[in-house]
Amino acid sequence: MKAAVIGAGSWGTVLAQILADNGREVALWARNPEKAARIRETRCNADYLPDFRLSPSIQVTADLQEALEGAEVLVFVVPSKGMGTIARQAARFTDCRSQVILSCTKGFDLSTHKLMTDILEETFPHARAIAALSGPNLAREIAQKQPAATVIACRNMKEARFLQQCFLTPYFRPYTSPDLIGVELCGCVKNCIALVGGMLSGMGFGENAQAGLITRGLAELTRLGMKLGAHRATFFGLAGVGDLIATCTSPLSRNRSAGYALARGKTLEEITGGTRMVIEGINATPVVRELARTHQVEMPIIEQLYQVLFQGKDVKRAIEDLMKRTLKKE
Ligand SMILES: NC(=O)C1=CN([C@@H]2O[C@H](COP(=O)(O)OP(=O)(O)OC[C@H]3O[C@@H](n4cnc5c(N)ncnc54)[C@H](O)[C@@H]3O)[C@@H](O)[C@H]2O)C=CC1
Ligand SMILES: O=C(CO)COP(=O)(O)O
Repeated sequence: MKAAVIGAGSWGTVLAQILADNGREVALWARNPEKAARIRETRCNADYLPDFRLSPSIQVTADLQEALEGAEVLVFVVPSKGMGTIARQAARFTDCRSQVILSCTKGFDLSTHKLMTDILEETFPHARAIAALSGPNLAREIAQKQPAATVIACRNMKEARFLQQCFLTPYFRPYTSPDLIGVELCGCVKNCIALVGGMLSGMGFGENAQAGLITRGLAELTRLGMKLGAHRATFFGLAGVGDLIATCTSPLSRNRSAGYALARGKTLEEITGGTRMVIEGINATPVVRELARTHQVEMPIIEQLYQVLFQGKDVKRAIEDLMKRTLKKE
């Protein structure tokens, strides 16, 4: 079985290696031909993972048609803002009738605010199955083959189990779930909460503040998810609380680091301009806020985050405002 990994950032590169370690034939597609050639020759994606070597068996190409040729599993892992465009490009070469499509991206479509699997479902209406992978999966740790677990969600559980087998390695343990919406929503919203985690840390606050944020962030995420038809249990699993803990507390998280820098006085433009890496929580925040308003879900942390990111509110004041809210029972 061949898998095509579409997107050669940190996570795509590591996912390609996981599939290769599982014994699959793998093609890794990079948008930029020079970058693809460099990775192919050096077996190293120096921009993102300088200390990590890719197996010689992984085919690295900037030719999408070549990457997709003969692939049974298509793994989309481009930043959310590029998903629609790249998926439509891929659809020129295959209708995916006999293929399973997996999104490993954590974010919403910028223009429609839809989830990634909704975009993929629209682009590939005849696909064998559409699935999402999400969990506490910091790419750099997994690149070192440190143990990690994840969730693969698909409405068709037979296909979820098929993907579970494809990604299983001694260091990477996938669980299955039928809750596609819940698993994807967790991946989107935890990035926003992690921005706040970074802000708390940047303000010099300790573990009590962090634990309070993770717990109340989980409450907000769960409330929204329940309104959108997700399963409650998903939020208390790897994709929910698991990824909240990893992303809010790890200095490897780009979202957390961005929040930290904001609290230390950097502007959003300085932060995004200073990295080639994607910080998904920034674009996700207005979408989550809008979803909360549409579905009348109280999400005070998201509201304060929005005001800091897009209305120039001071981080210190935002935290004070959260602490002063009307008292209530847990
Ligand atoms: N890095 C990680 O630890 C994890 C990342 N993810 C998710 O995976 C997705 C991809 O993230 P990373 O691999 O970390 O990205 P990255 O920040 O390491 O690299 C981004 C890659 O996407 C390419 N790119 C940028 N804009 C693009 C566009 N419009 N169309 C196509 N390609 C574009 C860049 O050239 C680069 O190769 C994100 O949604 C992220 O949240 C999920 C789990 C773990
Ligand atoms: O999703 C991730 C870990 O599960 C990666 O988080 P960042 O995008 O914040 O680095």
